[in-house]
Amino acid sequence: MVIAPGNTETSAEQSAGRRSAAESAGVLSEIIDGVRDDLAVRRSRTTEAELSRRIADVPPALDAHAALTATDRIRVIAEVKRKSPSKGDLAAIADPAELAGHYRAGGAAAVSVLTEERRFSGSLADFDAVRRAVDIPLLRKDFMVTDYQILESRAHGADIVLLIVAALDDAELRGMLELATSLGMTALVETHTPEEIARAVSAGARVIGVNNRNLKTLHVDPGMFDALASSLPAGCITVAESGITGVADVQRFAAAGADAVLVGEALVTGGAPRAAVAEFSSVHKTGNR
Ligand SMILES: O=P(O)(O)OC[C@@H](O)[C@@H](O)c1c[nH]c2ccccc12
Repeated sequence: MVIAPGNTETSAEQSAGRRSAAESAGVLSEIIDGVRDDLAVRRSRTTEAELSRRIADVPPALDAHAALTATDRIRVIAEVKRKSPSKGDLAAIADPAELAGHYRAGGAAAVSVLTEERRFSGSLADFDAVRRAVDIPLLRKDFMVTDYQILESRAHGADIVLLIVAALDDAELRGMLELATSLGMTALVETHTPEEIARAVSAGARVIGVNNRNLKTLHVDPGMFDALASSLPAGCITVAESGITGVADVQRFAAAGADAVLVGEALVTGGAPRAAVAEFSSVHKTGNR
């Protein structure tokens, strides 16, 4: 068979494209490899049938939609975060429940608890401790790749789960979103590009986060939420995530139309989590998307 030069070039370009896509999947795919290994261990200990039995015994999920839209102020999702792949150790957090109590006292709409163990030093035990301590919506923050984790989240009393569009194909995204919704939970669907927003919307997302941090490279672009705000459909709840260092950032996201912000580092390293949550939660929603 004779291959026309044009075709050869195209296939070379395609394979280069595949290589660079695989390379740029970088940190995210490494984290997910570890998540899958840890998941296999938990699965061998607790069956899905057992999770379903536990789900029947936990109180129903709290209404996160209501919590995220309750006022004309920006709502804060305050995160329990010890460590991250981009920043290393952030804070020891000996008592996650106590920290969550400060967040609640400061007026947080919800608390996010990282449960990924290898890179973030989180755990489901942290999640359980926070669940026992606070009565506001809790987000289980992890890298969700199977339905098992959605069931597991509800069995531990989660009200919100994070679904990262970049980590899922369309069928997985839709299936996990539907499962979370059927269990009464809210899915926070995380995006980083206009294409991911379109995929989130077509999967049925109603709460959409824009992560200012690219999870493949860990680079933070504080302008990302603003740049993507016009792609976020009216009627969905919008969350600006990551890289918020102070109230000026919250004001900027509010002006760009965010309903809520998701903040970790600034709260765990700032020394005054309650006051910081209160300050951020006082910002008026000034934007109209
Ligand atoms: O610590 P920061 O920069 O305030 O970021 C918090 C939160 O947005 C970040 O932890 C995060 C957003 N999406 C994620 C997905 C997985 C792990 C972590 C995250």
